[in-house]
Amino acid sequence: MHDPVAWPVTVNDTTLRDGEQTAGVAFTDEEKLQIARALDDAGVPEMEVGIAAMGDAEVAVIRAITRSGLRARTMVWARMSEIDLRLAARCDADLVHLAVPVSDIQITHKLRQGREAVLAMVKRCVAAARDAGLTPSVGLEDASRACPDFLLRVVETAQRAGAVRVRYADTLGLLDPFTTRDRIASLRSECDLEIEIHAHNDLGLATANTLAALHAGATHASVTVNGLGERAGNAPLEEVVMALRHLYGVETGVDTRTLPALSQRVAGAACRPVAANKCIVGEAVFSHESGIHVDGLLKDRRNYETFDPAEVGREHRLVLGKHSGAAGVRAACQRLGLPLPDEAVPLLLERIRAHATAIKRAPSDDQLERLYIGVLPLAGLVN
Ligand SMILES: CC(=O)SCCNC(=O)CCNC(=O)[C@H](O)C(C)(C)COP(=O)(O)OP(=O)(O)OC[C@H]1O[C@@H](n2cnc3c(N)ncnc32)[C@H](O)[C@@H]1OP(=O)(O)O
Ligand SMILES: O=C(O)CCC(=O)C(=O)O
Repeated sequence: MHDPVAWPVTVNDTTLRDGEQTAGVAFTDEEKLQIARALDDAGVPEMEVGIAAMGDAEVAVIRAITRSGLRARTMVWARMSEIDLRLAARCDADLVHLAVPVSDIQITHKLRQGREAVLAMVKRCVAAARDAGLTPSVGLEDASRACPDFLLRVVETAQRAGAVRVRYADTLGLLDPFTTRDRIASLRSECDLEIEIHAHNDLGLATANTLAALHAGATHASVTVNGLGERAGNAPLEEVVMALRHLYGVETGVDTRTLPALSQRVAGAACRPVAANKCIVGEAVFSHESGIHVDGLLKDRRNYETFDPAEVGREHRLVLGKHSGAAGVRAACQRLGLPLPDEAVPLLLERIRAHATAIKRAPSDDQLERLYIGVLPLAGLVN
């Protein structure tokens, strides 16, 4: 185990906000409620449940979630504006998250404002949230492309105005873990607020960057089920939770046995099937075919086990195919009660390889039995 992350880590699941922003994804109200309940049942401690500025219908479903007696803390997303703040205030969420671009590119070319205007917005809106009795968190959109000195000024302004948290967003997924670690360590040394890392996966580094940020002192991590989210998505809940446990011995409170069901629920509601090889929750990630691996697993599971699949309510599956070896074939025949003399093993293996190459799947039990019956006469074992 490497250096432990020395402080409590809170995962903030944003499947219902950034996850739903995935192009083409739209949850019904009932699906949003069910996902919120399932996340809560799984022990997810915090969730970002929606965007109040989308209007009355969204405010209504956000309120239905925040008033449904969840154990999890809830967060509602808003732009850094009084109008959004008023709508967010109607949502009864535990945290109101006020987000503002902090990179010059976005300040100039999206907001069409200047840095001073951003600082003024933060001061005004965060203070207004406080005055309204809300608990404000501040989103630093595009933080990874921001001028570090200006970023700090925004953070200081947010802290002085009463924010409890800043969210460092790698909006375009441009960071690597080394830079993330440096950036968050520097922020950590300059402010006392909670720091949430919000990593996107455009270069496939969202989980790595999230872990690097937690190493460097971030207290919260934005995650989504299956990594759903804008473009290539966010850091997947299942990856961050399992990596924290297995790399650093850090528990997040999430019951990891619920992860596959959560994954299926979100994949179904999002109409985004999970790839078979998606780590932790993919259908095939505990299946083994290669002869050397199967032999090793049969001798002692620790030979080829990253973690016990039972942790996520699953088990190893041994399948036969083009890469099988004798141990795997013997085990499969034994499981089916088919006595397999040594001289028949190479013949059966040959048939299995040909079969798997032709149909590009493992043989079913029936198919294996037929292949088995076919080789016995060749091995001189039946007439
Ligand atoms: C990086 C992120 O994920 S940020 C979250 C993004 N999520 C979404 O956009 C999903 C939900 N969005 C929506 O429903 C709509 O875009 C709404 C309701 C928020 C706004 O809708 P509209 O008023 O029709 O504006 P539209 O979407 O065309 O443009 C966004 C406006 O917000 C402004 N804006 C964008 N981000 C921010 C911000 N963080 N703070 C303040 N203003 C902002 C833009 O400059 C633009 O303003 P302009 O029209 O004066 O130029
Ligand atoms: O809330 C924020 O500030 C982050 C918004 C976001 O989703 C992003 O920047 O990728």
